[in-house]
Amino acid sequence: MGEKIAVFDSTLRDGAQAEGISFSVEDKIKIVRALDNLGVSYVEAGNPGSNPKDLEFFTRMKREKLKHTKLTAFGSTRRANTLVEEDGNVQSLLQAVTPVVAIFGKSWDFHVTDIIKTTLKENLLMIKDTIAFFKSKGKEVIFDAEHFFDGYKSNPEYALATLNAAKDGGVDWLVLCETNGGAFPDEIYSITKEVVEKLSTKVGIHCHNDGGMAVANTIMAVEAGATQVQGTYIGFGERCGNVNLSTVIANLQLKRGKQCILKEEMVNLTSTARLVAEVANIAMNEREPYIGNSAFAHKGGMHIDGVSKTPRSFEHIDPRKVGNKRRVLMSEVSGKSTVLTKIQKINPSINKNSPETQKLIDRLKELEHEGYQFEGAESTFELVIRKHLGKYKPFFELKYYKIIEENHGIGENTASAMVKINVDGTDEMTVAEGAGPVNALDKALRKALGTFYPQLQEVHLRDYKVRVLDTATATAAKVRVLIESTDGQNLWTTVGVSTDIIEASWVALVDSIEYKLIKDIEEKVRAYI
Ligand SMILES: CC(=O)SCCNC(=O)CCNC(=O)[C@H](O)C(C)(C)COP(=O)(O)OP(=O)(O)OC[C@H]1O[C@@H](n2cnc3c(N)ncnc32)[C@H](O)[C@@H]1OP(=O)(O)O
Ligand SMILES: CC(=O)C(=O)O
Repeated sequence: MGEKIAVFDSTLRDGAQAEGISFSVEDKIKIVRALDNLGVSYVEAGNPGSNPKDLEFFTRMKREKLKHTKLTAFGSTRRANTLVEEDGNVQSLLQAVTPVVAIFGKSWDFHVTDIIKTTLKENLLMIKDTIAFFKSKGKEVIFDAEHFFDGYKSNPEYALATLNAAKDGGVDWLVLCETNGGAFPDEIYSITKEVVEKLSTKVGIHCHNDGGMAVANTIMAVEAGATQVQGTYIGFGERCGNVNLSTVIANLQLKRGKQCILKEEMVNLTSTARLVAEVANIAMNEREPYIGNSAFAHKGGMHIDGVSKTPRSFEHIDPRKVGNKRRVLMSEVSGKSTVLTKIQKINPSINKNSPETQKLIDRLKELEHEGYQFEGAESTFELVIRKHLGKYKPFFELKYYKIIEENHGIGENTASAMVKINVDGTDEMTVAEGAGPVNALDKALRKALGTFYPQLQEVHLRDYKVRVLDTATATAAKVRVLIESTDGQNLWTTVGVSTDIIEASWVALVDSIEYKLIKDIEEKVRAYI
């Protein structure tokens, strides 16, 4: 392994400054544990001077033993014209009892005079005093030089003086922050290089993504000598976000030979991203490099033909290295090779010239003509193949379902669903209420099946999309329902088509459940072998 790069994850601090994000104490603990498992060096998990929740989190964490990660509390320098010992923020940071503190301070002269409204000299003292205070308490101290690059461009002597003030206070790391996110990689490279050459202290980089340059900027800082990379795991943060650490880690470790996380944990890069998104309750950007669901999804027939012959023809890395997987998308632009990759997963002896391949292509086209679209619903297509090849056995038999919708005329609608199924000769009937008919149906079906297949409790719907296919026939139009499901680890999509939206949803729901149960059986068989 090459040079060690300390990964500093701020999902729980800068990430919590993103629009739409709010973590509970439990959420924070889950994310810290996941990042610790990966071997992330520092997790900046909150700002104890900001709110009581963060303080409570740090109190809970006193009992937690981390294997690889140093828990870090974040806060500002002391306020102007106060004693460091009497500063409320400094006191809160002490109460957090973390081995590491990250202290941010101003390094752009204009911010000193116009935002915190003090003198340039007092700001230098604020930085030095605060850092010296935490060093005297035995902490590892990181100085986040806020707006360092803008500050350097406006007044290089003063920006460097703020770093020297931190150094005089005994700081362990100088982190150069690209706070407004508008800088270019060449600027980042030359300024970081200058700092690395002038100061003997270890240097880190903290980039925001306002110009879409955060990954390039972070990599250039590392090329210039930075050995700590700050960011958030899947890139959410203030405004357009922070640098996406999952991209940075993969680029540095797989392409540049640096050691960012534990070598054996690289295969968990993707599942950790899913976990962070789940806990943060956001839909992940599926086009994200390395970890997105589309990162290794091939659609053009020629691309699919290429990867099926030699994967490196259209893939920059083997997706398994980051725990992701190749996906082959079915569509009108696919050929036999496309369908074959799917078929061979179920029956490897079938080839391009086998009659089953042609029959399945014909079936694909027939279903597409009926309104199905498999590009985003490979799981349903896998079930079509299984049914066609005789590799399918239903997990239950539907006796009936009934749905009752109530409209109370005051903007309040409720729905209840009754489902009766039979599994291996045993009937089960359940009733559930939901926010709408599909929600009620989903709940009732899961409840009924839960008796026989408890693992379905892990599954929930992540997305539900309806598309009207033939608008000319108005309310008699066909609809296509796409359901995206997850068990917290994997993501799969199923599709149903009908003139009845409930029926289309039912078909997609049943496929989702059957697909999960098939995958569980396959997993067990693999473990047994
Ligand atoms: C670049 C960054 O991301 S830095 C981190 C930014 N993160 C956050 O702001 C989230 C957490 N913040 C908070 O919870 C609140 O802002 C608090 C509790 C910290 C402060 O709240 P308040 O005291 O009500 O102040 P408010 O938020 O309105 O204004 C910020 C204050 O901090 C001061 N301040 C800003 N940066 C610094 C700094 N580097 N050093 C010292 N003081 C600073 C400002 O001058 C302002 O003080 P003033 O009210 O005396 O003018
Ligand atoms: C410290 C920090 O979050 C920033 O400068 O962007």
